[in-house]
Parts: sequence; C-alpha cells; structure tokens
Amino acid sequence: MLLQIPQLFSPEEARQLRETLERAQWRDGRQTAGHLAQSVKRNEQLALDDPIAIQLGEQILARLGQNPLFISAALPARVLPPRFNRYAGGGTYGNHIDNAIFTIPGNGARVRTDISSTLFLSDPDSYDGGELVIEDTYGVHSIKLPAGHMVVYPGTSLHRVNPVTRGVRYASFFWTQSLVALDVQRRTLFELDTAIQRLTADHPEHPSISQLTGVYHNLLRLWSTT
Ligand SMILES: O=C(O)CCC(=O)C(=O)O
Ligand SMILES: [Fe+2]
Repeated sequence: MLLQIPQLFSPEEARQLRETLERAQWRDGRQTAGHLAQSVKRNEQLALDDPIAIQLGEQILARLGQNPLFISAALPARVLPPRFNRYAGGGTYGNHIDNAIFTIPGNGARVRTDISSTLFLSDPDSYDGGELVIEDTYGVHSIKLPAGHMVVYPGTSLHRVNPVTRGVRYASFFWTQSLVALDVQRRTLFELDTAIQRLTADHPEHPSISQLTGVYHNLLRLWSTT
C-alpha cells in the first residue's frame, strides 16, 4: 500500500527543519549504502550520530506517534531513527530495494523494514527532478510532495530518486517494523479500521460497530508477527 500522510509538519515547521538541515554537516551518502546500492547512489546524508539528525529525528518520531493515519496504516512495532538526505547538482539514487534488516545503533535491536517512509522537506517548486519513483504490483508511481508531507510504501518495493537538476531536495527517510509483516494484511486492516471510524462518526449507536471492532482485533491477533 502506497499512502500519503499530508501535513505531518506545517509549511512553517518544514521551513524550520530545512533551515536547520542547511547548517548541518553533509557526507557522501555512499558511506551508508549496501554493496549493490553503492553503485547507484549519488547523494549526501547526515551521519547517524550527528546531533542535528538525532534532534530532528526525535521531533519526527514524536509527531508520528500522534498521527492516527500513520498508526492505522503502518501499525508500527518499531521505528528506526529517521535519517536525512540531500540531493543537488544531478544527485540521484538509482533503482534499489532497501535492506531487509537494520540494527538500531546503541542497543543492537534488529528491525525488519516492512515499511519505508519519505518525509519531503523542500518546496517542490524549489527544485527540478527529485521524484521518488516507486514500482509496486499496481504499477509505477512518481511522487513529489509539498514540504511537510510524507509518503509510506512497502519495504518490498523497487524505488529510485530521479536526478535533481536544479535546486536542492532535502528529505528525511526511515523504516518501520510493523506488527503485521505482510502488506496485503496491513492494507485489509487499514480499510476495516477506516470503515469502522466512518461508521462510528456517522452512526455512533450502530450495533455492528462492536462486532466489526471484534473482527478487527481478531484479524490483528491472527496476523501480528510480534
Ligand atoms: O530520498 C528518498 O525519497 C528515498 C531515499 C532512499 O530510497 C534510500 O535512502 O534508501
Ligand atoms: Fe531506498
């Protein structure tokens, strides 16, 4: 499932995040790429232990924790610390699939990358190119969102970032291990949850609400892998 989360940050908040990133110490992104991805990666990233990355990453995690759409769609079990990238001067990241497992620096916990997310932090008019292009079972999707908006997509998808031929594209990206490993099951639960929310808003006394909520929890019990 490919889903947009609008306005995780307001335009003003996104501007502040971007201004902080403009002052940060950027490094060649190839340092953090796996063997295969290295040959197609031309961007810059912040080191994982960069104080700016840690501080902004915490702001993003706090915001995600309050976002009902992200929680319902991702059913997050563990979210890896957000990372930050910068593309300019033809910078690009060719087709790749993200690593399946990452280890959280510090505590050594392993996280399965069920869901990938990109939080766009630059105004789309301020740069050319830089679309995140995702290929899934439904086709090819080219995504370029306003600053502060986010896209979530299955970790299983082949994806790339088109060359940035004018301006600078700042973004944060990170991975989530979901309570439910399979995309098709997460999607089913998301649709059921959305329908229950709508029914509850329109007909708060409807007797089917508790029955459907029971079905939701019983499916979650069947499908959760943690
Ligand atoms: O910048 C993006 O939108 C995605 C970056 C990406 O795919 C990666 O770093 O693995
Ligand atoms: Fe990626």
